[in-house]
Amino acid sequence: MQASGPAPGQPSVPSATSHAALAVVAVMLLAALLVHELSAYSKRRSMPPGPFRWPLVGNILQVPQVHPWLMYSHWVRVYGDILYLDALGQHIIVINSAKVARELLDRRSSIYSGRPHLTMLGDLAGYDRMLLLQPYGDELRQQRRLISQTLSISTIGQYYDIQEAAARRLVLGVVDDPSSLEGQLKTSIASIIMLVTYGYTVTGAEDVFVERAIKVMENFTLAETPGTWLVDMIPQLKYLPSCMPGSTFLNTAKAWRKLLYTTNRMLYQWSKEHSENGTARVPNLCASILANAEGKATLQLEESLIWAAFTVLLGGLDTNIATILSFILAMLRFPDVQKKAQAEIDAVVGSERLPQISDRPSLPYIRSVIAEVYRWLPAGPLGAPHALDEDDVYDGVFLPKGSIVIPNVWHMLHDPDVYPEPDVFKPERYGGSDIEMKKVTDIAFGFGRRVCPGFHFAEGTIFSVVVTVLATCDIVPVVDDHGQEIIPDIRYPTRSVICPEDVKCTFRPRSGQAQSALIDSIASGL
Ligand code: HEM
Repeated sequence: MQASGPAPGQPSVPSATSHAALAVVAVMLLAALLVHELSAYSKRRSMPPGPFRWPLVGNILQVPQVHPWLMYSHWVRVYGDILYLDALGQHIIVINSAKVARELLDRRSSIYSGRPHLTMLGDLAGYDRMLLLQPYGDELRQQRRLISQTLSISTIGQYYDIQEAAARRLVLGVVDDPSSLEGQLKTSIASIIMLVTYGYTVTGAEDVFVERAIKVMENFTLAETPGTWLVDMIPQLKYLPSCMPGSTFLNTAKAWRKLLYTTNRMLYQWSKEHSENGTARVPNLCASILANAEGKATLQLEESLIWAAFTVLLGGLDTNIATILSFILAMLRFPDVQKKAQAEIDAVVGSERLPQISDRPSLPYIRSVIAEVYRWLPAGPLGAPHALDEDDVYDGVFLPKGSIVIPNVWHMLHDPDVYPEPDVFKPERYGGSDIEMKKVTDIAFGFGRRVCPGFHFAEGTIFSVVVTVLATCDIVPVVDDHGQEIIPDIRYPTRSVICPEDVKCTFRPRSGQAQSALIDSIASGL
């Protein structure tokens, strides 16, 4: 048999058959490329509308840096309820209506429950172990289970006395020293959460655990601020040797990580030891979980508990502080609402005793005031971003896997078609209906499988502060050197949790009896 192919020493001459084969392969490759491009093009075309995308950089220059929720709300008129932005190739989907948020984040929560990956905050500063930043998966479910065992609606009542006592101490403290409002509020909220989570009693404004926790919170805020860290745009920078010029962010992140890891372990260890020897307040979250494990807690369970407990602390601090300052701001700017709220408390609770959290069902106007605070200045105007884990199609538009999905809570709660005169603080808009109020909390506390697990706990804290201050004091503006009242403006920095700035006021006791009731209650340890 004769061997095929060229004779030795002769150049290879392609036959007609191999020419044809090459041509077929080339055509197939071209066709595949064309199909890929066409499909990518048609996907791009069918993505949600949004501002014009520039080649390479996309919308990076248009992504608003200051109060982005306002610009997203403005864009609703142009692009509608769902809008698309491309930030250097990162898909961003902004949801501007409760209806779309319900459909995607609630009903399709099996694919919309991830969190975006943040290099500075997560990989470098170490916050990625916290429940808040966990991707959707087993560890997230485990940590959420640990929290809900202790802070569910059926167990939360065991902490009411802590919340009421802290509210009374806070109000009396501000009566004594109005300039200390913000500092006292931080200490007060931290003391509630630390007792409930670790059984730890805060010793005062200079408490070492409170100082550390607040520092960890501040570092979190700095690390997560969009546009601050180049490494979030170019993640490879995290591999820079730390001696290189321009790598100071690596040392910053290292210091933040150390503070985070030492603080959460110190608190956990304190709780474990002192709950065992009877010197911590029980029940508390850590002690209850360890007691349930009956001495067989695995290292993995303890690790999850360390992070879950610490997320409760960080998740509750800023959000509660911001909400209470927003309430005070509203009372200063809308004094008629304050009077009406006080009249309801006087009629229902009277002046013979201090109000309690158990009075909540009988105080619909107070419940409406609180719902209106959540709506008027939502602590998280953009909620927390979700990440989309699979390609999806909604209402004919294509939503690509890996998108960051931002619920524009601000617009959902300020849409004039849903809430006429949205900037006016008007608890009457709910007509006393808890169903209407729930429409607000269903948005302000997040969506789907990532909904805030601290909702019932927060409700108790906020209610006890609001009802205690209104029952016992008038919230009045401070006056300037000419005796003119200073009504604070509505100002807050751009953050994921927005806290109004410069809320200065006085808590003026409504009667000597009210002030004495506060003093007596604190003296008797109630
Ligand atoms: C007024 C007070 C509060 C507000 C407005 C608030 C709001 C929110 C929002 C909007 C989210 C994001 C939900 C989402 O991803 O869709 C969230 C998550 C979270 N909140 Fe709250 N929260 C408050 C208080 C608390 C408290 C007191 C705790 C303590 C238990 C807490 C713990 C958490 C945790 C652990 C998460 C992360 C959930 C997850 O990623 O799966 N929050 N909160």
